[in-house]
Amino acid sequence: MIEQKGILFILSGPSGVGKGTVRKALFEQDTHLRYSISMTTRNMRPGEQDGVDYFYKSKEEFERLITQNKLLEYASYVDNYYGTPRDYVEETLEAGHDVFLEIEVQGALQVKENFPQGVFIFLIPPSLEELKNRIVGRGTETPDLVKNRLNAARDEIEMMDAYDYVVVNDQLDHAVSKIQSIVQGEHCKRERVAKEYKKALEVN
Ligand SMILES: Nc1ncnc2c1ncn2[C@@H]1O[C@H](COP(=O)(O)OP(=O)(O)OP(=O)(O)O)[C@@H](O)[C@H]1O
Ligand SMILES: Nc1nc2c(ncn2[C@@H]2O[C@H](COP(=O)(O)O)[C@@H](O)[C@H]2O)c(=O)[nH]1
Repeated sequence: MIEQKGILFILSGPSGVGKGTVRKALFEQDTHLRYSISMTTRNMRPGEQDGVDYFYKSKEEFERLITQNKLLEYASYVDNYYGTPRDYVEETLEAGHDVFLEIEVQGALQVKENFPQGVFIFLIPPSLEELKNRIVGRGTETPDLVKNRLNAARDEIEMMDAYDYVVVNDQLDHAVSKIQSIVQGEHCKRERVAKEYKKALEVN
């Protein structure tokens, strides 16, 4: 288990449920969280920026990062690689900042092995029909890719028991305030506060 000074928050949920939308709204309210920008081999969507939405890599570059142990976790999801840069997360936590990951389920399970003290949040849609409406409505995937993502969604939703919290993304502002409450609540957990408090008492 890796000791951490900041808190690691992990948000997962099926493609199209609204993870990115919720995370962006959360970050507008909560400026102390640090977002870990992932790496991916998928093509950039219109409007996305390298270094903002993702670090876009070729398959060869990504596989080199895997062999160099530069990724905290990675997964192959619907024919592309996605992964979390290890150095950014470990250094940011070590500096005492909270880090927020937005990743799919296979990757979250890998993170749990090394960071069992992380806070794992699963976002679910109000219904599978609404999930389909959201992915189709976003207009970023071909019909075949929509189908593949919806197939993956069924397996992903079955994994929600591995998470500490489950939040329904029905109305956006409700989902955001629930996640905001989880973040704030984690800061008040006895073991975290006591650890910091005892450290301060030792110094004084
Ligand atoms: N609460 C909500 N109500 C209605 N629509 C929503 C809600 N949250 C998100 N959406 C819409 O659903 C679509 C998918 O959202 P978003 O891209 O944030 O999903 P995601 O989970 O990050 O997807 P992916 O995993 O594929 O990146 C977007 O068009 C977004 O505007
Ligand atoms: N295991 C990881 N999954 C990640 C990471 N970054 C994003 N994701 C997830 O991939 C799917 C597809 O994303 P999209 O941008 O192509 O729609 C989605 O569930 C993301 O949350 C990562 O670093 N590791």
